[in-house]
Amino acid sequence: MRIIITGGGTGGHIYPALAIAKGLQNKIREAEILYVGTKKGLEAEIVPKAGLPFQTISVEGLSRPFSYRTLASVFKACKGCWEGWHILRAFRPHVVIGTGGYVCGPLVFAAATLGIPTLLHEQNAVPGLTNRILARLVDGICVTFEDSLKYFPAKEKVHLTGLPVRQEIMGMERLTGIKALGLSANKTTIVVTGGSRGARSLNLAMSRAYGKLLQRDQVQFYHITGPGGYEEMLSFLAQENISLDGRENLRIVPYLYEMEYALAAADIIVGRAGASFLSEIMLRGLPSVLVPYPYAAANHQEYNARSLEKKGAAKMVLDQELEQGKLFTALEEIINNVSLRAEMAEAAKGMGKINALDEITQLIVGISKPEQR
Ligand SMILES: CC(=O)N[C@H]1[C@@H](OP(=O)(O)OP(=O)(O)OC[C@H]2O[C@@H](n3ccc(=O)[nH]c3=O)[C@H](O)[C@@H]2O)O[C@H](CO)[C@@H](O)[C@@H]1O
Repeated sequence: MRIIITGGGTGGHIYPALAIAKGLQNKIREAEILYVGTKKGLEAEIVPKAGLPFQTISVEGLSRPFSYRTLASVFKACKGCWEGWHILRAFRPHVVIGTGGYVCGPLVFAAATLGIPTLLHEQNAVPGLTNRILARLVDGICVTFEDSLKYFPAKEKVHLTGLPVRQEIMGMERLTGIKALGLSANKTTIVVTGGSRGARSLNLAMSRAYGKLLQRDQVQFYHITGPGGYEEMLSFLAQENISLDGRENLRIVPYLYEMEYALAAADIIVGRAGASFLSEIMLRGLPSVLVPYPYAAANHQEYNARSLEKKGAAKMVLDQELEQGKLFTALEEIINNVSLRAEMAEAAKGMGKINALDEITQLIVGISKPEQR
């Protein structure tokens, strides 16, 4: 069975796609998978590393308000459809799966017009524009949050599956992660991450909090700055007179490809509220302080974070509250109060949807055209 998977731009669209790819490879022995993305998206780095064949089409977001750049992006989308059509003709997939991001638009559109079965996965509580438009054409839509059901009127093709998480994240032992990252097994480990692109305001707020936090003997931090924020983080720390030389309780890295190590090692998370990441910390049962990205489309990260906060799985601090030191206060409370931490961990675990991948792969097999397999 030949399958095209497309989705990209940021890790939040790519990692669910990779989880689905792995799930299909495990379920269907003769599965032949091609990943289609863009040259500029993070997928161009991540997907080849994951060992999947990768091809690209040209596409970018529609620039708004309307200007000559909007016309240029419409032209690019048409070119993307044309390139997508060529890939579809050459690969002849039995099914095309889109996990969001601009790249999905032309490819899923071209597949649907050629009569190839198509399925979308929506990660966020408030769906993105591309998926809302494509929803009319596709054969199935899988959603992560119950809240997003209302945005898709064709109820018969919408399925509340949850978000598929990479297998390696689910099963790893804490000690394996601790050893791989060179951390101490006896300390409370706090992993800080601003999502696949990093978060400047979170880096800045943490650099200001580290002065006090690092005085504690029993905690250690593994801080992922995001690829573009690493150098700046070093200068933030220098401004606070925090040196990394010989320091074992604070590790700063730009990006971690093997996120499973950090999630296994972590006792507490400080992060943004991207849907993929939240699904990962729920499945691992990790208490967290979440700082939603305030400019995400339709403010969806705040809705994502609130859903965990409501259940007692996370504490939420708004980006505009960072200046007031609220992040430090929330984190201190979780570090100090071990029973609160355990309750939060339990609540997070209760929210994880462990069968998401299974349900999605079953749906994919169901909609693919059996006579063509
Ligand atoms: C700014 C913005 O609009 N972000 C969106 C984007 O977030 P983003 O791409 O940041 O996605 P998430 O925060 O949901 O997930 C990040 C993913 O990258 C992985 N990771 C991260 C850092 C690292 O060093 N290594 C690594 O592997 C995480 O394990 C996770 O799988 O897509 C998500 C899913 O559609 C949305 O919910 C987010 O709102």
